[in-house]
Amino acid sequence: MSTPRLEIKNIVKSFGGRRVVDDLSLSVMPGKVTCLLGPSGCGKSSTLRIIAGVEMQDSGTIHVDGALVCDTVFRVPPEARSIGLMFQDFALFPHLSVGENVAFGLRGDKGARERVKELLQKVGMSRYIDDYPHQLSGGEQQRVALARALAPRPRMMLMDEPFSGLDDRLRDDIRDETLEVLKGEGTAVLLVTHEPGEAMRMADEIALMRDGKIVQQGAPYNIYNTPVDLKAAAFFSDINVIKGKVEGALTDTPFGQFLAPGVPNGTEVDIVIRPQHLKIDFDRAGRGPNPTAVDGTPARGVVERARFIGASSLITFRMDYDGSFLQASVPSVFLPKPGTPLWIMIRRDRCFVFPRR
Ligand SMILES: Nc1ncnc2c1ncn2[C@@H]1O[C@H](COP(=O)(O)OP(=O)(O)OP(=O)(O)O)[C@@H](O)[C@H]1O
Repeated sequence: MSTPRLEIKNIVKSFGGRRVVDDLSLSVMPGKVTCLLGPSGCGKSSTLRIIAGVEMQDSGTIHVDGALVCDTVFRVPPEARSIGLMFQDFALFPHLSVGENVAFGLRGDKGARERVKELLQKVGMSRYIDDYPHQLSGGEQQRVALARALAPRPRMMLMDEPFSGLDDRLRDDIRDETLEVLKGEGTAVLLVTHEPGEAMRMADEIALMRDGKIVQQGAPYNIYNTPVDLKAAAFFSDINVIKGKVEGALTDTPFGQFLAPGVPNGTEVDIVIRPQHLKIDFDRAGRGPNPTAVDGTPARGVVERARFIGASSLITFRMDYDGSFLQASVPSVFLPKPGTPLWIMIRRDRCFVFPRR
C-alpha cells in the first residue's frame, strides 16, 4: 500500500462552541481526485482551509507524503506546504499578463519560461500569453488560474467550488478539461463541491459529508448504488419512499414482501427506490402483470401528470393503496394521459431498505 499524498486524522474544529468539523479523517492517494461532497454549511470549506493552513484545527493531524505538516503544536506555514489552491473567487493579478500570472509562483526558477509555455498549451491558452485578465472571458480566466496553480508542481491541489461562477455548458467543458490537465500532471486533488453531478463527473473517490462528519466514502458508482442511509440516497437524486414494518426479517407492503435481514421485529423501515428504477406496466382490464421474485407484486396507480424533460420523461402516480404519490422516470418520450391506470413494480435489486430514523 503506497503512502497517501494527504492524510488527515481526527480533525476537530469548533466555532462558537459548535463543532463544524467533527472528528474527520480522510486520505487522498497520489494522482487521484477525491471530492468532498455535502450540503451547504456541512463544513467542507472549513476542512479545506485547515488543510491549506489558513485555519487552525482544534485537534487532529495532517500529513503530506507521510510527513507531519500540522498538529496542535507543530505547523508548517501555508506557503511551505506545496499545496496549490483554486477557490471560487480565484483572482488573477490584473496588472500582470497571462504569462506573468502563470509565472508568478515560479519566482524566476530555471526553466520557468518553458513551464509557463507548457502549461498554457495544456490549458489551451498559449495565444493569450501577452493578454491581460480583463481581456479574457470567465472560462479563459479559469484556465489561466488552473495553469497558475499548477505551475510550481504542487504536491496536491485543493479546489473549493472552482467552477461555480461559470454558466452550465461552459462549466461541463471546463470540468472535463481541468480533469484532463490534472490527470496529465498526476496531481492529487481534493475538490469541494455541493453538487453531486460535479462530484460524479470529477471524482475517483467521493467522501460524502454531513454535519462535519464523513458519512460514506467510495467510488462514485458505489456511493450512488449502495447509499449508507436515506439521506445519502436522496442527496444524489429524487427518491420514492415506501413505508413498512419488519416481522421475521420481512416487510409486507402493497408491492409484496421485502427482505430486511438482521432488522429486529417491529422496526419501521423505509424502502427507497430511485424514479428510474420503478417498473411500469399496462393495465389489463383491472389486472396488472403477474408477481415475480425479482420485481415483487404490482400495485396500481393513476397518472397524475407526465412531463417530458429532455432525455427522459417524468411521470407522477397517485397510488390506489393510500393515495400517496410515486415518481417514475423513463428514458425518452412516454407521456400517458392524466387518469390513466398503470401498474408499478419495485425492482428488488435496485431498492434499499433502511430502518427509519
Ligand atoms: N470563521 C468562522 N467563524 C464562525 N463560523 C464559521 C467560520 N467559518 C465557518 N463557519 C461556520 O461553519 C459552518 C460550516 O462552514 P463551511 O464554510 O465549512 O461549510 P461548507 O460545507 O463549505 O458550506 P458552503 O458550501 O456553504 O461554503 C457554517 O455554519 C459556517 O457559518
